[in-house]
Amino acid sequence: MEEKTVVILGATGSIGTQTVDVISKIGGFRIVGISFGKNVDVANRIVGCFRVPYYCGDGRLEHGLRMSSIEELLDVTKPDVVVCAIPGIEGVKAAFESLNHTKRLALATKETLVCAGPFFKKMVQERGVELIPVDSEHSAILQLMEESVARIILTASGGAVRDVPKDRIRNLGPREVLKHPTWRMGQRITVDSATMVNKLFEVIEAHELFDLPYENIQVAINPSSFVHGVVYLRDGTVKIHAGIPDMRVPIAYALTYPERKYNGVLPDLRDFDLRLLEVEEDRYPVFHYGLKSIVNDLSKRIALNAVDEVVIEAFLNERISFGELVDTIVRVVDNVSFKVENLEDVFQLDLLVRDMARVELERIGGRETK
Ligand SMILES: NC(=O)C1=CN([C@@H]2O[C@H](COP(=O)(O)OP(=O)(O)OC[C@H]3O[C@@H](n4cnc5c(N)ncnc54)[C@H](OP(=O)(O)O)[C@@H]3O)[C@@H](O)[C@H]2O)C=CC1
Ligand SMILES: CC(=O)[C@@H](O)[C@H](O)COP(=O)(O)O
Ligand SMILES: [Mn+2]
Repeated sequence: MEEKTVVILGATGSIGTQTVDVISKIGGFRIVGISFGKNVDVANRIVGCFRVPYYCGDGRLEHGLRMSSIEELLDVTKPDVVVCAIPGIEGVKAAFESLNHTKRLALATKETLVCAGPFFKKMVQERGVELIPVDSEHSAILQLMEESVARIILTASGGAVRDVPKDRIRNLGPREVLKHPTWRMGQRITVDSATMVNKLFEVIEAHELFDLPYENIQVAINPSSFVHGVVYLRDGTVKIHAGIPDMRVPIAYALTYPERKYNGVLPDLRDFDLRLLEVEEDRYPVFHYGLKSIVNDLSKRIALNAVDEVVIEAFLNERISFGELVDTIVRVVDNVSFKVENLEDVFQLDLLVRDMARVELERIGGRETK
């Protein structure tokens, strides 16, 4: 059987490197292009080991032909599958670009559906692209989905703040917040797990992907991340998708859907952890704020993503505390009022909110006292 060609956008990151690993294990796929940001060492290793002919990134590699942009990379390679795993608004742009050059998009960049869901879905339809989620919970729901769904539960780990006494949370630093209890991921999504902005984004992602009303999407904490998703059917049946937390499983599924080719680890039934715990409002204020105030308003969704990216960078550089990060997100998003009518508006608003976030960071001037 002929191999399918794949381009991995964000190949040097957590999802990107795990995609390379999956492809090396399952066979049937050939990497014809990668994009990366600054990590020349890892990019060199991938291009060298897998004889990747084309790449695009911030630096020249020892092998392969350098393309000047993701657009050129995709145009030259025209791959069967694109795996889009660049975080943030740059990832959103890459996901849109992918739709012009492939028939299957394995989408990790959930920000695409958060910032531009309606525009993106329209273009997916127009281009006839197969959109398969890589996000573990959405991969789980896709596998459980059927006609008579009454509601779903998305599970969360609770992130690094889950077991921290509440009066200590505001003063946590990057080292503590980057200690995710169950997953090893990029820095932005790991901080987003702690604020549960990640889960807020995933609620929007599920709403957009599965056309479910928000009132039918619940969130609960499963501390081990063993349960990935739950679907209630109208006849009372409950379907649970579970397994050890390993992103290579949903990545492989997005590549081979509807088949399964990946040989994963079979969990011991004695390790089953089916606990579903409440998401406390005073531990995760941004999550609850977002559910109440942003999910139905595209401009606020774009705003939250933009300010979140800016404040996370400031937090990781130890310019602001975790408490200030949370406060700034809410303050900036509250002040946004903008009518988003098309895709250009999405990127214009994104820039505007980044400026607002920077002004706010200047105003607060950095860390609150411990
Ligand atoms: N990690 C996970 O388990 C999961 C991640 N996701 C989503 O997948 C996406 C990727 O996450 P993750 O892999 O953790 O992120 P990482 O930070 O680990 O990797 C990001 C990748 O994107 C590249 N990149 C970053 N910024 C830019 C930019 N401005 N231009 C071009 N390339 C860039 C990086 O390049 P370099 O490192 O070379 O600079 C790297 O290859 C996110 O949207 C995240 O929400 C979803 C579910 C699970
Ligand atoms: C692996 C994955 O899909 C992440 O999006 C994960 O959900 C993050 O962990 P949290 O559940 O802590 O947000
Ligand atoms: Mn997820």
